[in-house]
Amino acid sequence: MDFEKYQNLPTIIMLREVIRKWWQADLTFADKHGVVQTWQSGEPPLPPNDFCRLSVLAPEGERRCSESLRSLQQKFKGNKRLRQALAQDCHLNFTLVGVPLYLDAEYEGMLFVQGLIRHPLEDHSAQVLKAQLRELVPVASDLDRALARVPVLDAAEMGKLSDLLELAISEILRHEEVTTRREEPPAAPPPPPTESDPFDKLIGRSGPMLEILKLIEKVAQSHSTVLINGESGTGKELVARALHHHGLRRDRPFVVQNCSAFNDNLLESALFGHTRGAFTGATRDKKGLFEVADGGTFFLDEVGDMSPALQVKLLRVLQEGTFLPVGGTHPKEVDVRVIAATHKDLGEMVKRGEFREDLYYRINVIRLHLPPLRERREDLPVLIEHFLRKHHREGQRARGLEPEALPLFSAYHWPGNIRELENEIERLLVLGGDREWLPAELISPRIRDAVMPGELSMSALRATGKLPEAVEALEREMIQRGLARTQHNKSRLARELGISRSNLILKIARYGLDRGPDEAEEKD
Ligand SMILES: Nc1ncnc2c1ncn2[C@@H]1O[C@H](COP(=O)(O)OP(=O)(O)OP(=O)(O)O)[C@@H](O)[C@H]1O
Repeated sequence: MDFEKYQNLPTIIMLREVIRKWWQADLTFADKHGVVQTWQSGEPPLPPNDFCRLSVLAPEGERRCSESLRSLQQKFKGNKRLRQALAQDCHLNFTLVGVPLYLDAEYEGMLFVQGLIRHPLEDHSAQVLKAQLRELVPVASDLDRALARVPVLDAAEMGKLSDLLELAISEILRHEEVTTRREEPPAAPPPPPTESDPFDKLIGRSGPMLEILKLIEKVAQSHSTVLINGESGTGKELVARALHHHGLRRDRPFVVQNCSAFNDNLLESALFGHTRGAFTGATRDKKGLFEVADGGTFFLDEVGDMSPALQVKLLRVLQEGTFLPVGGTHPKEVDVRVIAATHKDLGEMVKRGEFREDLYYRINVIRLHLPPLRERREDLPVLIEHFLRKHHREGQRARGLEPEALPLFSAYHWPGNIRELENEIERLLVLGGDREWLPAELISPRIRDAVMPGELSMSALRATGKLPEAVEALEREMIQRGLARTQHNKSRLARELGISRSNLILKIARYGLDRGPDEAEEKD
């Protein structure tokens, strides 16, 4: 079975990206023997979340993780008719979802995503989970933070994920069918995803954003270290990916590690690896992420949270390209481009003695500042359009926001920046059902309350413009909200609004607020 050929199928590349973006999880393949296959990086995929990463640091954790995978495979092997996605819990009670791959009725392995939870954990379950992890990795700390990052998928999202996995399998089968029919060697693999892929696109037309795009083009080709500064959700990781995909290392790994996710010991071991016997439970040598990233790019997020001891080690990698694994005596060599990011002011930290000055100057070779969304509101319309397209589902009619919605978005201060905007648009698309234009009333109460305290009427947004249009907009708004409030009880709403029922029905039709032919008639 030629896994390499499948991993380069455009749909598989796209699905990997979608799963990573939506749920911060990795689409992975295990062959029929349960061996997890490598992606283009030449390395096994990284465990999906910080919690799993911590767990596999311990040999026992790694063994149990493989055991959980094998157990799902046994279910597929035991029932050849089972072709759809199946979920099961792993040793840490995370959910693992897999779909089997059969070629010519032969079981070839499974595509899977692991490290998910189905409901936000209650206190007790969280305590149990943390205790389980501490049993495996006694030095583990900061577990609350790691736990907060574990992706939670409700039933609807689990369904969506299963659909995507099944789609990936059908894509592989379709590819097999076409290549066998043609009886010719498979086409050359397409290039790896670039920043021009729909799910990896940097959008923006504002002055600051155009400057950043220009700078990315310029610096992508160099090997210099880059420091990206900006609030959470402003696109630091996306910019780092764009630098990597545009640069000379695009065919090599892109590795990400958040420095605030682990305590010092674990971060050191994750970054630099450890040797056998370095600490209790280290029964064999383990590669660190710097080695995994060799030849490629390493995105070190929240670099301002690194301890002084690790800052020294990082400086050595940057200056000499060498490091010592935990417990090691022989330095290892790597060639890695480091892109560091932080929301902190490292210059101020240097002044306070919290960040090494020499390291600061070493990583601050090229600096990119990503301004918060509230300082580049001109980008809102294009970003909204981009996210509407990105999260649009097949068969959905949504074409855009109703005109009243944009002023609310423009007035909001966006503390969560582009991530918050993206989540909001995705939410609107889900709530909008089969509406063509998404109304302002569906916008999250959080945003509406911040912008229109106490539910000010829409007229507040229309201080200028033609009076008849403003009156119409208000009338439409009142009827729309009234219909939602009374669950489409037109007699009651007509009474509340002080107009006749027939007049209300005419206005509903005029504004296109009908629920359609199957609309249930209301009781009074
Ligand atoms: N200019 C942009 N165009 C399109 N999407 C964007 C842009 N900037 C950010 N995004 C999207 O917003 C989300 C957050 O971006 P990203 O993770 O890169 O931010 P970040 O600054 O690294 O956040 P954090 O510091 O919290 O890790 C992602 O889904 C990303 O794709």
